[in-house]
Amino acid sequence: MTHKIFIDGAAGTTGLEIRERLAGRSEFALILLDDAQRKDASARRQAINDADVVILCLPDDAAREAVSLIANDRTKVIDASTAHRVAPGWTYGFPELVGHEAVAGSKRISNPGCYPTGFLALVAPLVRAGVVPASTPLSVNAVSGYSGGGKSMIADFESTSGRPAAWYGYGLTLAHKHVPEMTRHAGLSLPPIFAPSVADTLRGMIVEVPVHLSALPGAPSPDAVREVLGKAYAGSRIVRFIETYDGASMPIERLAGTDGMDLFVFASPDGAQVRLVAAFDNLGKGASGAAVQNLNLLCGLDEAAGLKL
Ligand SMILES: NC(=O)C1=CN([C@@H]2O[C@H](COP(=O)(O)OP(=O)(O)OC[C@H]3O[C@@H](n4cnc5c(N)ncnc54)[C@H](OP(=O)(O)O)[C@@H]3O)[C@@H](O)[C@H]2O)C=CC1
Ligand SMILES: CC(=O)N[C@@H](CCC(=O)OP(=O)(O)O)C(=O)O
Repeated sequence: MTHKIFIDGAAGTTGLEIRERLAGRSEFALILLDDAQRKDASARRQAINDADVVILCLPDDAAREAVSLIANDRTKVIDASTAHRVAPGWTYGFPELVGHEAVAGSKRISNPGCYPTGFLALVAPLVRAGVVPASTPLSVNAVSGYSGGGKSMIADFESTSGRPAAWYGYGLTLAHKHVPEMTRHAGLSLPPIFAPSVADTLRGMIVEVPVHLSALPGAPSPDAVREVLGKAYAGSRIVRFIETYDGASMPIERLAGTDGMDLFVFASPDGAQVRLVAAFDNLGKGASGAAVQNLNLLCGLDEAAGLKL
C-alpha cells in the first residue's frame, strides 16, 4: 500500500530533512506544492485533505491553522511544532515513552521538541521508577546547533557580515516554551529550570541534567539510575543507553547528522552526584528523524525505516 504524505512547510529546515529521509521510499507518495502554492490556503486545504498523513513543519499558528483545515476523518497529523504538545486529544510522539502502539493507533501526534526529547529520555523513566520524586528540583543545561532556530537562525549564523556569537545562552526569563512539555511528560510537579544555549555549529545537541543523588529519598546509587535507563531502552535501536564511555569530553557533534540518541550517566567518585547526559541531533531524533519514526509507526512499518542510525 502506498501512503499519501503531505509535508506542510516542506521548504523549511525540518520539512526538507523529512523529504530527504522519505526520498526513494516506495511506501510513500509525496504530495508537493510549488513555491507559488505552498502558502496558499486553498491549495494547502486540498493537499491536507488528499493526504493520508500530513506532517506539519510550520510555526505554531500556521500549524493550528493547518489542523483547522482538515475536513475529513481519515487524514492523520504529525505536528512538529509546539502547538499541540500538551493539548488534549493529542498523542505525544515519543514512542519509547508513551508506547509504540499508542503512536501507531493515533490520528493526532505531536512531535516532541528537540530539548524536551533529551530531557524526557533521561528523566521520565526515573520519575516513573520512583528514583527521582516528582517534586525534585531539577535543572536542564542544553546546547543546540543553530539549525534549531530554523531558516532565520541559519541565515544569522551564516551571514557574510559575521556570526552572532561563538556560543550564547538564552531563555533568560526562565519561561521557554518547552518547559510545560518537559514538566508534563516527565510527570514532574515542579517545572525544571531550563538553560538553553546555541553554539556556532549547524546541528547537534547535548542536554544535561545534573542531580544530587545524595539529596534524594533513599540516596539512590548511580548504578540504580543506570539500571532504570538501561532497562527503559533495552532493545531500542534509536535510543541507546551507553554503559561505558572513556572520553574526557562530550562533543555536540557526537550524533550530528544521525537520528539516534545516546544517553549517559556520569557519576562523582563517591556516587553522591550524577550528570545525566543525552547526545543527539536537534534535526534528527530532535525533529525530522522523530517525525519519520512516528510516520513509520502510523503506517505499520519498521520504526527505523529510512532513519540514519
Ligand atoms: N529546527 C529544529 O531543530 C526544530 C524545529 N521544530 C519545529 O518545527 C517547525 C518548523 O521549524 P523549522 O523547520 O526549524 O522552521 P523554518 O523556518 O526553517 O521552516 C518553516 C517553514 O514554514 C513555512 N511557513 C511559514 N508559515 C507558513 C504558512 N502559513 N503556510 C505554509 N508554510 C508556512 C516557512 O516558509 P518560508 O520558507 O517562506 O519562510 C518555512 O519554509 C517549528 O514549529 C519548529 O519549532 C521542532 C524541533 C526542532
Ligand atoms: C536553538 C533554538 O532556538 N531552538 C528553538 C527550539 C527548536 C525546537 O525544538 O523547536 P520547537 O520549539 O518546535 O520544539 C528554541 O529554543 O525556540
